[in-house]
Amino acid sequence: RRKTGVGMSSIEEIYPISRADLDLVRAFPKGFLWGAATASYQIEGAIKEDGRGPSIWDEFSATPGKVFQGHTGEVATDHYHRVPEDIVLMKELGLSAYRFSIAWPRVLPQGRGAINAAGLDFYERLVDELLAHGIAPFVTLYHWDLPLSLHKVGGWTNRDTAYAFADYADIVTKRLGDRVANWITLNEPWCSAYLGYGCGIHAPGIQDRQAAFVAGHHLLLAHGLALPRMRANIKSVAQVGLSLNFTPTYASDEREETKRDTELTDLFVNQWFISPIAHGRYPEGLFEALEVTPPPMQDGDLELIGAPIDFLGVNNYTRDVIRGGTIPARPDESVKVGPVPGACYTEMGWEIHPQSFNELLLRLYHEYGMQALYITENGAAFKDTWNGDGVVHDPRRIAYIQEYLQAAAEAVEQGVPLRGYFTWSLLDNFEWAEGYSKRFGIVYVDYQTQRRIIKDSGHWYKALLSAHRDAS
Ligand SMILES: OC[C@@H]1[C@@H](O)[C@H](O)[C@@H](O)c2[nH]c(CCc3ccccc3)c[n+]21
Repeated sequence: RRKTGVGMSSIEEIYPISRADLDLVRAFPKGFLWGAATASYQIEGAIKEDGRGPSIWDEFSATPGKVFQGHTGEVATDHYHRVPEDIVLMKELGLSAYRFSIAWPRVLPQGRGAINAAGLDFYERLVDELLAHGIAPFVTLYHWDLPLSLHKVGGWTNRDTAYAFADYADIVTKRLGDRVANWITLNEPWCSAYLGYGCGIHAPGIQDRQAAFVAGHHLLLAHGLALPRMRANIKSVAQVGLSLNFTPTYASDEREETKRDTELTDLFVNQWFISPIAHGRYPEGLFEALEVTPPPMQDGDLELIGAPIDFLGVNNYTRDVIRGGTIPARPDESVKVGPVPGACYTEMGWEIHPQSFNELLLRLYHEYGMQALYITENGAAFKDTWNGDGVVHDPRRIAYIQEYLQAAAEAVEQGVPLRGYFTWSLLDNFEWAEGYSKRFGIVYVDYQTQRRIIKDSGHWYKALLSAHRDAS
């Protein structure tokens, strides 16, 4: 469309959104938080700077064969040296909140003991800069970068690590509890436990199902031990939660064995962590289905773990369609079918299925009684290409977010207490075992120059957030 006048933005720049998008944002209440999410190891770089200690991901990504083409988080998006410009970018996008994680090894290089002042100072400056720009910090305390020294004495399979985490949470909330009102203890303990200790595709790369359940229990215990310590240091209006990943499971046919395998997979993928958090107990049949023995627990553990949280962070991207075998498949080896006729997939091979997102939100509200939910991660990787100027066309990411927000809007209309949405991710970044080969950002990163280029989805998101502000 033509320019609207000299020096003015074009209509398209102001409103690259549709009439349907305008109706979409009206479904979300006034005060609904719109954000983007990142994580320390995926964006910071500077892994040896200012006293940061090594993490299990430093060691794992440097181990040949573990990460795509040997990529590491050594530089990542160099965010450690680019905080002011990246916050200007968040402001430009109109974010009302920003979810990021604190690297435990920056604060406590040995995981416990001596505090690295430069590490805490970095996060204090980051928080103050966000607040100065009117952006609410959502701080994740643990997004997988465990201090290597704790791994050397068992990592999450060692119960002491849970106590070390509570001490770390105490230190951070003592310093930032007066300014940060939204805290997430753990990001996706399922991934830390199962991908790290069960199948070993993530750090520390251990393949031992029994260890995965012991680690899972200590991660939950870490959350439970940290809660009261954090509450003592933060303001009464502040809120604490954790982010869990969910992949809704669907039966591919009506056979009994398919229904059985689908239910067992749901136990393993979706109920393992939310059940102790919401109901103070592990889901019935979980350990038997995985052929593991219950992890060692002490009296009081499940009460600590099941203590009330102020919100649940929901990370969802896709669903799994399951086909049953004649004998029960162990749920970590259940048969996932694909491609589903007529379905669309992202670069991760994840089916785009907003309906399952809607059903997940309803389930978390009705079955687990969550009184407040934030979508702390949702987004998509597509083959984004940049032609060297200021433009990156990513129509499929816009469509993905539109469809998932539509599903979220329906959940809000159905009474789900959804308080905010963080798209994954603000920036293209280090995508764990996939390295830099997968781009999730609404902002493109040219890793040769570290230049940031707002993608079409970023311009669209900005217009959507602006329309929501106008409509509220
Ligand atoms: O893969 C995209 C993002 C990661 O970059 C985040 O660090 C992490 O929190 C995160 N979790 C998920 C979903 C969890 C999942 C694990 C395994 C298989 C499918 C989904 C997707 N993501």
